[in-house]
Amino acid sequence: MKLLIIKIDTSHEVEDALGIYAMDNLNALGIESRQRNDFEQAGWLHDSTVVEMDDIKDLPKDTYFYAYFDEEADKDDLVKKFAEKLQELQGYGLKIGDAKITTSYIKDQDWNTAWQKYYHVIDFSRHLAIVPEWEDYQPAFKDQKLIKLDPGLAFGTGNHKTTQLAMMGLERDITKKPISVVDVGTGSGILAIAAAKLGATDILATDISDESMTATKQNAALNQIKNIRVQKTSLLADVKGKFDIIVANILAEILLDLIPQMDAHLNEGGKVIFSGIDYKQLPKIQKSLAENGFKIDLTMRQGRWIGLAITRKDK
Ligand SMILES: C[S@@+](CC[C@H](N)C(=O)[O-])C[C@H]1O[C@@H](n2cnc3c(N)ncnc32)[C@H](O)[C@@H]1O
Repeated sequence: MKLLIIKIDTSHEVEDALGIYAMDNLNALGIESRQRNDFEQAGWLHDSTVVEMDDIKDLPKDTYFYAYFDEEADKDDLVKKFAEKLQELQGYGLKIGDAKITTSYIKDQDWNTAWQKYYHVIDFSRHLAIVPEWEDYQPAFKDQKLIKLDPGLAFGTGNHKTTQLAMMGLERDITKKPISVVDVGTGSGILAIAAAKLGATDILATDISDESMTATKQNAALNQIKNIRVQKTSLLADVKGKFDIIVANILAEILLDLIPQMDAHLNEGGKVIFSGIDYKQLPKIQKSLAENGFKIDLTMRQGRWIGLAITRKDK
């Protein structure tokens, strides 16, 4: 199988928004970015080596954003949609750089290994580190838990700010055992696995994508976790049972559909963690939560992205 690559010469200010748009609206199979800043910092982050920027091939002025699609995807339509999205983001006052869009095709296999060089250990917190399957890592603390991960073609390497906000929420909210969790839109399974590592006892990971189901099963096995079940379904309408925690890192428009389904799937005293909300969408989410009997206990923010810790309103 071949893959269509759309490459955009752009600015880091729009990288996150392009990524979510590509995955959630255009059904991209994968995304990655190459930032000048990463190369400039590489030397002093690791061993103080001075990096000769002139020696680096294909160095972006600021950021190259790449999105990968099935070879059958409509190339011209995708280019048009990305161009429109860039204009929209510029309208919000964000820098979009040269905004030059180019396309090419590569073999699927090449891509699977090519992107691995940009993906490294994330020493996330006192409790968790995310470790790509092909890397070795010694925990920084004796009881730091490792999430071994090969995201494959699913979203969720741990690099994305929205994933990290949701993980912070899980660390905050998993405080007692036994605890059951449903991870809505699990992607690579990263949040389901984080929940298991933090002590959740019964976990359901759901997504609408086949790639996600495959990646989640593989990643659960890689981490020797047996208490994650998977279900291919949209949101919670067809999910059975109630949970102590609902976690969802999905775009705000989709969270708005999830909110009315939550009460029926949340145990007494249950908690909800949201991420993936662009700060401009927050008022809509706040309104819908309030209308559906929920309140926000904690608001977290990373750049444009908002994460929320939510409970039922007091009676
Ligand atoms: C931003 S990714 C999050 C992946 C992972 N949970 C993380 O935090 O890195 C959103 C995921 O939600 C899935 N998704 C989108 N719409 C959905 C829906 N209606 N029901 C369930 N999953 C959905 C996508 O396929 C994608 O895997």
